[in-house]
Amino acid sequence: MDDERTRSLIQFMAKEGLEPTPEEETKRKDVIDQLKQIILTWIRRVAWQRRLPKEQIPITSATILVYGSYGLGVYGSDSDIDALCVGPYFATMEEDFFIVLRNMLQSRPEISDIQCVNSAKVPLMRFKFNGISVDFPYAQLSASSIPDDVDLFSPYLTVADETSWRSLSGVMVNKRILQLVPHLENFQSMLRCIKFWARRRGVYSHILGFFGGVHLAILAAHVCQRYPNASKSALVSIFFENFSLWPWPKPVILQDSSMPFMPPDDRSLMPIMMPSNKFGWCNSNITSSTFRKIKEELQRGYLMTRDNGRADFEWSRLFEPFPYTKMYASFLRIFLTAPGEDELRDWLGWVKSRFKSLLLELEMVQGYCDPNPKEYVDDSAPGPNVVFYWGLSPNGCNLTDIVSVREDFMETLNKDLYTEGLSNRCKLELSIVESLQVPKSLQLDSGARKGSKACWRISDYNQEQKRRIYSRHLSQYVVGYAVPEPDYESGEW
Ligand SMILES: Nc1ncnc2c1ncn2[C@@H]1O[C@H](COP(=O)(O)OP(=O)(O)OP(=O)(O)O)[C@@H](O)[C@H]1O
Ligand SMILES: [Mg+2]
Ligand SMILES: [Mg+2]
Repeated sequence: MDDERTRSLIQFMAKEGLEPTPEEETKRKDVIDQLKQIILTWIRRVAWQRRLPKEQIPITSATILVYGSYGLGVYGSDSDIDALCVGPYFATMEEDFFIVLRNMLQSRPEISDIQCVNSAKVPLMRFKFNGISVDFPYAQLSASSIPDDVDLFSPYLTVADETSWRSLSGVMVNKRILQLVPHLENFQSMLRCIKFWARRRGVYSHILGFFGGVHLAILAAHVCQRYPNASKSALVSIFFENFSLWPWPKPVILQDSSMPFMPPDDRSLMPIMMPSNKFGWCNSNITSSTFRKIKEELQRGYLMTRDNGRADFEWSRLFEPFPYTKMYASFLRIFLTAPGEDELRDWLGWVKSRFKSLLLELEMVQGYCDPNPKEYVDDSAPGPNVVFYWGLSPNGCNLTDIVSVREDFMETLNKDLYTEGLSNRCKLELSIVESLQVPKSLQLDSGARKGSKACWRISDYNQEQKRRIYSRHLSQYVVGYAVPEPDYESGEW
């Protein structure tokens, strides 16, 4: 029976295209290879500018280390590439990475939509390389040259600063997970399934208080560690059993001898600890509503998979899209619009980074809210737009509540001086719609645009605010241009 279920699971995964095709793999590998070339040119340019001895310039190097779902080998067609740029002691983040390298990347035809998230806990650049999203943080080591096989676990590794440590943590956590799981292929296959399930059921979005990739990777690794001999299908069933019966807020901690004792995380409803020493707890935006939805979905998964002998079992039922319009009579419609696509992307990034406060407010007003992470486009509305539909509890808010919820949320959005300009040009409307009023063109399980992540984007319309940045080391040398940054904290980590 177990073999049969595993066979049908593998068939199902193939049918849904959960494994990348060889072309997709090659495309991503090319991105990494080309990025490596770019950063080699960059680091030599910086070495020259820093007046390093002539003979040292050709032998200095920087490298790229992949992590996230790409590093774990579980990426799907809509996953980004998470690539950490690791540079030597003389290449700084503020000047050489965010200005010199950004300008170099900007001049490449393959690269578009460059965004800088400078003030997040893990500062990063984000861009599209041949259409694939790349998250690109930076870590500075004390070495003069960084080989491709740099050993991040070496006791001799010295890191320039705390931010570099945080940036390295993603790679180290990934590497540790890969070391800790007993059967890599089974882990990867199970994690792909769980991520697909979470996306389909509307519980995959770190920013909206659901799971992010790292949370699911650790939960999957936890199951794999305890059941090293379980089949692929059994691992999926055990995942649901284990975590629907889990006595939250008991923390999920991998068996890892290098892990120090950590005081319990009493801030999160679902504490999940990262492996490897010193990285602590996974960040989470979970709220009481999203906690409830996650638990309900885990319970559903458990009920559907627990009976191994059920003849009428079909994997497709487990992965059915969450039927929002059947589940909720009314929705909060969040309508965002901007004069152009570029501004819409910035506006969307900014609003999304503040979504948690909207969610908390709605919970206060009406108890429960299910923030569907999908983004829709209303073709009948004029201008570029993005629409969200969040499920509301039956005794939902009335119109007056919505007016005050909007006012409070706009105040949150306007807290930053720089974005005030943005919110003058862009619009946000909140309204309550009945499920029957949801237009046909916006049927809730189709027509969604691919989710984009919250970020701040430096785009062409603020070119006029650019200022020259001179090198700290050669005062006459312009290293590039920068634009003013909002007081932005990425909602991601
Ligand atoms: N909340 C978080 N807490 C700690 N680390 C995080 C968090 N979110 C992201 N990271 C780090 O960034 C990496 C990449 O995150 P990302 O959001 O791209 O997810 P992912 O696992 O790559 O899944 P996806 O396929 O959706 O891209 C994670 O593997 C983790 O190292
Ligand atoms: Mg990723
Ligand atoms: Mg990412």
